[in-house]
Amino acid sequence: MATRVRPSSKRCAVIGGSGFLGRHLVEKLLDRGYAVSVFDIRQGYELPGVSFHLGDLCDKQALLSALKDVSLVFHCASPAPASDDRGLFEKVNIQGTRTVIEACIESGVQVKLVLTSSASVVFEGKDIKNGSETLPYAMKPIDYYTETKIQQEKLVLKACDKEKGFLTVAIRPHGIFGPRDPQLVPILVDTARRGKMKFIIGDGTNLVDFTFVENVVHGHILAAERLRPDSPICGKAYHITNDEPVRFWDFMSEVLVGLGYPAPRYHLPYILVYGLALLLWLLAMILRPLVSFKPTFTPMRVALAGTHHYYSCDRAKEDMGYKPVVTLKEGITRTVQSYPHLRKEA
Ligand SMILES: NC(=O)C1=CN([C@@H]2O[C@H](COP(=O)(O)OP(=O)(O)OC[C@H]3O[C@@H](n4cnc5c(N)ncnc54)[C@H](OP(=O)(O)O)[C@@H]3O)[C@@H](O)[C@H]2O)C=CC1
Ligand SMILES: CC(C)=CCC[C@@H](C)[C@H]1CC[C@H]2C3=C(CC[C@]12C)[C@@]1(C)CCC(=O)C[C@@H]1CC3
Repeated sequence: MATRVRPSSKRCAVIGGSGFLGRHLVEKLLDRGYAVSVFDIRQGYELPGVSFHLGDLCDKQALLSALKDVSLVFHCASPAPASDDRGLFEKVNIQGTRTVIEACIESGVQVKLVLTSSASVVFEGKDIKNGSETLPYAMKPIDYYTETKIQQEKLVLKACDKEKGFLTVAIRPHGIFGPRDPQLVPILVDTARRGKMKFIIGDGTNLVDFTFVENVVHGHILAAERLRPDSPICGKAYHITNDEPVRFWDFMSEVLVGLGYPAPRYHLPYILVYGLALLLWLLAMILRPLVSFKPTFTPMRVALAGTHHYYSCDRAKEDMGYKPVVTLKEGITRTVQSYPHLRKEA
């Protein structure tokens, strides 16, 4: 591991730094000589060079104390998409992001804010092939999570003000995976263990982006270090992917087989599965006051599993010199090795 030097001029804050992406970002920032203040509602770990500030990002006073002496802020906090809680998404992703912007502006003369957005802000459940950042925001977002990620990105990009010395940029990753990911691999394995990973939705040829977490981190750090008043990236959004679109079902199969589970084999028509998922979702909503059940195959997951959704990262290559640092194959190998406890027992 590289030696960790911490000049005080390189202090930054990571809001959501206890989470999956946040922690990988913190580790890389430490390697690059930054001192890091993490702001989160929970403390996920301890590391030398990291100070933790616990609180809700909707609380400006709590944020202000974490942003003291900080001129670079990463905002990668969000409720988990699976929570499906409209009120919570609105509170954290919209009101909370307004508070983050106000706190950044109040905390210093020159502050840079790097937001973790999502490529899903343009996804409506229909095919996107090599989509660029010129695509319009989704008019009909697939869920509340995406709806509030759109509002959040708009707020952050609009707040960019070179005269006031407040510079912003949004990174749009897609399908992040890697060691310690709490959703993709664990949900996949849980579904396989319950015997529900036998079917391929659609013909299985749909291409998607899965992005290894270290590439996402690399995109964030490049953006932060290139964010200057004279740079073309101010106030813009950037797709960060592995630049290797893969068949959704090949990716899933490789992870499953790597962990000792059989790959899905039987095909089901997309429209049939989507219709069933929609029915189940409606039923779950209607019955919510009486019984609580969470269907595995939500309409959102079926749409993601059965359509093309991959994005061009040419803009990031041109404006920030972005290039993935870990290939998809290497990323899958490292991910599979990192989950010994999820392997199928012989
Ligand atoms: N994972 C993916 O595939 C993708 C993720 N993204 C975006 O990347 C970012 C990071 O995602 P990921 O690392 O997967 O998510 P995680 O849930 O692992 O991390 C988010 C962190 O933010 C914390 N948090 C939630 N609400 C608040 C709050 N009100 N105040 C302070 N902290 C809070 C969470 O705490 P707790 O765990 O207790 O809720 C968690 O520690 C998010 O913005 C997400 O939208 C974008 C594209 C794809
Ligand atoms: C069909 C099935 C049960 C697949 C299991 C894997 C899924 C849990 C993932 C496949 C694509 C993933 C994905 C996200 C979450 C996890 C998956 C649905 C996001 C919705 C996470 C947040 C984003 O911003 C976009 C992601 C797109 C891909």
